[in-house]
Order: sequence, then C-alpha cells, then structure tokens
Amino acid sequence: MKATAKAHTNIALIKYWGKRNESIILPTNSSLSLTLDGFYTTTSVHFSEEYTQDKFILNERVVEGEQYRRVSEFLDLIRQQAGKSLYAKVDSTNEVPTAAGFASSASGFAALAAAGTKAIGQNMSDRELSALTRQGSGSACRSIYGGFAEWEMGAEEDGSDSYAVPIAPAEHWDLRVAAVVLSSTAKKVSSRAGMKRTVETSPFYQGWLNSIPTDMSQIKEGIKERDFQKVGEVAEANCLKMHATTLGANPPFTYWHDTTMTVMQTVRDLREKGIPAYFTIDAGPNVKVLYLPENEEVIEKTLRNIPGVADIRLSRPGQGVTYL
Ligand SMILES: O=C(O)C[C@@](O)(CF)CCOP(=O)(O)OP(=O)(O)O
Repeated sequence: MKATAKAHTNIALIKYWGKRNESIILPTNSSLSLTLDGFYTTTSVHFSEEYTQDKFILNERVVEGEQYRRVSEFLDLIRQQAGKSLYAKVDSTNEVPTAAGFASSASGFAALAAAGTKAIGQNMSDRELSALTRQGSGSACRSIYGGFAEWEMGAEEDGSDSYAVPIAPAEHWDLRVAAVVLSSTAKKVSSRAGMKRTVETSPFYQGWLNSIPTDMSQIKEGIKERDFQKVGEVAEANCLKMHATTLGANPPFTYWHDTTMTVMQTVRDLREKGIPAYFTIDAGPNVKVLYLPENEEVIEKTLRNIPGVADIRLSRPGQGVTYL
C-alpha cells in the first residue's frame, strides 16, 4: 500500500493569522493564496505490517523530534479515518528553499495528506483532502488546489466546513512572485507561536479581523478582472495590517529586519517610477514581490542589487496536488 504525491507551496494574499481552535486548527478568519510553481514537495507513503513504528525521511535524512511527532500524529488522523492501524514509512523531498521564507510545511503536509490517504486506500474529494491537510498545517490546506484558492474559515466547531475551495486556476492569470531571500538568519517567532501571542494579547487584533471581509471581496473581484493594481494594493495593505497586530502584542514583536524595510521601500520606489509591483511578508523577514511578466527583468535586477539580499527566487502560478 504505497502512493506518491507532489504539492506546491502557496503565498497568502489575504493572510491566515489566528486560530479559534488550536487542536484541529480552525482559523479566526478566511484567507486566500496563490499556489507557486517554483517550490514543491514530493512525498511517498508506504503503509505496511512490516513496520513496527512510523518512519520519516526528509531529503534523505531520518527525521526525529518535533517534526517527526507532527508527521506521526498526522498519520494517526489518516489511520483513524481509514480504520486501519498500520505504520508507515514517509519519504519526502523538499524543493522549497526553506531559507526562502516559504512555509515548506504547506507543500509538505499537502503532499503527505494526498499520498497517505491514497496509500491507505481512501479516495477523498478535494474538500475532504483540504480539511484533513488543514489539521497538519493551516496554510497547507490551500495547496490542494493550483492557482488561486480561498480557505473558508467555516462556522462549524468540528471543522467540517473549514477547507479551501478553488477561486481560479493557474492558467487564469500569469501573476509572478519574486521571493527576496535575506542573508539575515536571526531566530524568529514561528507563525504558530506568533499568531497565538497576537490573538491572545494584541489590542489591534479585532481591527485585523474586522478588515478581512472587505479585503476578501475586493481581492476576489481583482483576481476575476485580472486587475493587478487592485490585487496588489489589497494584498500589500492586508499584509501590513497583519504585521501591525504583532507590534501591539505583549510582548511586542516584529518579523521585519532592516533589509525587510529596504525591500519594501524599493518596491514603493518602483511604483513611483511606473513599474507596478507590490510586496507581501509572512512570519519571517523575507519579502515576496508581486509583479507582471513584462517587468521580470527590471524587478529581478533591482531587487538583487539591494545590500543584504542573498538571493531572488522567481515563481509562476503553480498546479494543485498531483499523484506520481
Ligand atoms: O500563509 C498565511 O496565510 C500566513 C502565514 O504564513 C503567516 F504570515 C501563516 C501561516 O501559518 P501556518 O504555518 O499555516 O500555521 P499553522 O496552522 O499553525 O501550521
């Protein structure tokens, strides 16, 4: 009983930032992302009676500790849903330059969910697979689909209506993303810890939640119309509101380093010069820049010249989960 699946990471344009339920990962707000072609995980899962415990291999190295525990607990969910008690060997290869500030957990859990359910003999709908993936890592549930996907927060407390739905396929719009990798490697607050502290202590948090419905309807309109200015403005403002909540947390924190802000200013300067570009930032110092294909050369050159920038990784819209 073996299967292999491939899933891409995604970049949130409307951020998931807060849980209303930590144990089954239910969010406080809906979010929307673009699946990216450049970064992906390939995972094979083999369930067999020969195994006396789960085994997790990542990029040809045996994984133990917290990362192993999260994978083994996720396999428990798959075993439970299938009514089986077989152990498994999980073999994953990440084409996600973890340093690029992309949540490799997004492509990782989406590929694991797809390969694991297939291997154990469960044929799930995309929504069921997304709801399962959500319990591994929230943002991963959006990677089931290619192109633009919305993770509907749902209202049920058992999470049965909290999963991602497709908004537009990758072919709908060739929107490009440049990941600006900074050389700074200072320890950061994880997205899980960062959103928990913010939800629990930031006086700005309710303001963040209040702004989501309008942001979401605006950005979906912009995607439908392929209106780059509208999508870019909403995404950039949404990211700034998310990060504003961390400044009000107790204790306060920010993910931004000095080079983060230099990149943000450079993107604003590009707009001043008539080159449309917008930034978004997740739970780390790295910046992702949205741009249009015709400006790829000037965008890459400008970003690469910023002191403190280690690398630029370009990406196009990517496909949803596939079985190999
Ligand atoms: O991707 C986004 O919507 C925005 C973020 O990347 C941060 F900016 C959150 C990602 O959180 P995730 O790693 O999915 O958390 P988990 O559910 O605790 O595993």
